[in-house]
Amino acid sequence: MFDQKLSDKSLLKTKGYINGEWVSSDSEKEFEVFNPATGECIANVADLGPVETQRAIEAAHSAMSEWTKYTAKEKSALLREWFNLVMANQDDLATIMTLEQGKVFAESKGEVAYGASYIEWFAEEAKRIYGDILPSTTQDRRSIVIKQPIGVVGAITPWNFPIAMITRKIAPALAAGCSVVLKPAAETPLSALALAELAQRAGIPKGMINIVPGKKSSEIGAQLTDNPLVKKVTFTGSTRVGKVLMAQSAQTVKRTSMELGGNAPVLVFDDADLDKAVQGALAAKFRNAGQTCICANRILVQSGIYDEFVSRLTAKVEQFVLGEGLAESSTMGPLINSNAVEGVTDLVSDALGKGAKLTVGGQVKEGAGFFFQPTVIRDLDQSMRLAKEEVFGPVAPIFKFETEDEAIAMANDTEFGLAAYLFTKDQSRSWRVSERLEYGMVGVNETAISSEMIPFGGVKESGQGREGSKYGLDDYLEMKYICLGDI
Ligand SMILES: NC(=O)c1ccc[n+]([C@@H]2O[C@H](COP(=O)([O-])OP(=O)(O)OC[C@H]3O[C@@H](n4cnc5c(N)ncnc54)[C@H](O)[C@@H]3O)[C@@H](O)[C@H]2O)c1
Ligand SMILES: O=C[C@H](O)CS(=O)(=O)O
Repeated sequence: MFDQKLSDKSLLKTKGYINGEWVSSDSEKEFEVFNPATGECIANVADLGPVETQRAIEAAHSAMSEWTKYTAKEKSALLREWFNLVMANQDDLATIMTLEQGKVFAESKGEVAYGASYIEWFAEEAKRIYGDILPSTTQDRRSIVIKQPIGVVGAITPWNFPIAMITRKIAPALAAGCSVVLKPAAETPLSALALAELAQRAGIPKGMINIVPGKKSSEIGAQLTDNPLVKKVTFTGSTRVGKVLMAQSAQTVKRTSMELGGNAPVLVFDDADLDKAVQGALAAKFRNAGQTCICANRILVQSGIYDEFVSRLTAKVEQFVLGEGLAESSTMGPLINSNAVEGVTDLVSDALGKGAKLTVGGQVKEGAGFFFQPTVIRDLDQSMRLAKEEVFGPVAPIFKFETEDEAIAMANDTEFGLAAYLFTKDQSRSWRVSERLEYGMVGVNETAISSEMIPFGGVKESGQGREGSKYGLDDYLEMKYICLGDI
């Protein structure tokens, strides 16, 4: 068992976490968790289903009455202690993450700190939930607004950021006063369960956090969307699944927040600082082996610098070292599974079959695990699938444009609207283009745009709502107007 690699072996949890108890599935069934770098099974985890999920929802509902007795300061202190414990166990959490998700250890450590920053941020925001006193229409009335927790939250998260996508939901929910039932991705349940263990150690009361690992995603999800005790569904994942969950949630008019798919363009203009643009595109494209929602999915380069940009990016990409994430020499890990490798291979084949040219990579790495070579493709056109589809892999397609208007039209020609980036030294252009890009987040001469302090989210079919920042609590609060008469 890989717990030999952990300093604290008790962080390796393989049962569900309901009402403060570690539980097996009713059927005693388990599912396998694999190391994507080797294809080997690293753990067997309890395979919970809709019945266990219903029990978790009922426990979450009961726990809220207890949590409302805690003052904002008491909630804040408990969240802060959870943050402290996550950071104190950063290496073990990163080891667990690398083994179940594949990202290189340095990226896993970074994600643990990033995920912890949401807990820290909302420990502080918990003390800043304010109401309003409004002007009254008559002398004998007073109009006030108070903010109250929306209620039990159903949360479903993806495998690509097994800690940060979870704390980005649970931390604001707890700060707002809501309890949570979370279904993590079946590929990466161990990180979620370790987080729950540390939350329990921090003193967060039983029933406030419930983790339901299971392979029966649609059945667990249906319980979360259909059960009237659940007042909000928050989802991070593909747009396809997000639409299913929004439709299911409509039956009980649940509030939803959706962090969905992306198709981020990077616009590089002739006047850009080329080294900064190459470095920014490299980081945005190849972080987590290209498996992030805000990855540079299309790189659009103005014709005057196109060949030089391709040459410089190719030289950087040739330096990646593919390998198992715990190996110090590795700078890029595998994709999550064989389906992901197949999907990336198909996208590359489509482009090459229609006339695009490889400058580096383009092949599956032979041997164990699910590795795809870091790849750069040039001379693409809009007929190719890479112009429209989210790659979710280490492939950098570089398109050419002539004018600013053409670049903006290409960038906006997608149903997605999560993140976009542009590189130019022209301040007027940076304003003009940022305002015309149909995206929730825009990086100007910068692609490392994420933090706990910014409103993360998209428009169009990339989702609704924002996570993090001073806006992040809104998705977990209801506003109540109280009219005080007979004053
Ligand atoms: N916007 C963001 O912040 C963000 C962050 C990370 C990933 N993503 C997106 O997620 C996608 C990749 O992640 P993925 O492959 O895990 O996505 P996915 O939609 O396949 O799965 C996400 C989660 O939903 C669950 N799920 C799948 N079908 C379900 C159903 N019918 N009912 C209930 N739950 C169901 C999965 O088990 C998993 O836990 C990409 O499109 C990526 O852009 C977006
Ligand atoms: O994959 C989606 C993540 O939200 C990206 S980030 O780590 O928040 O930038």
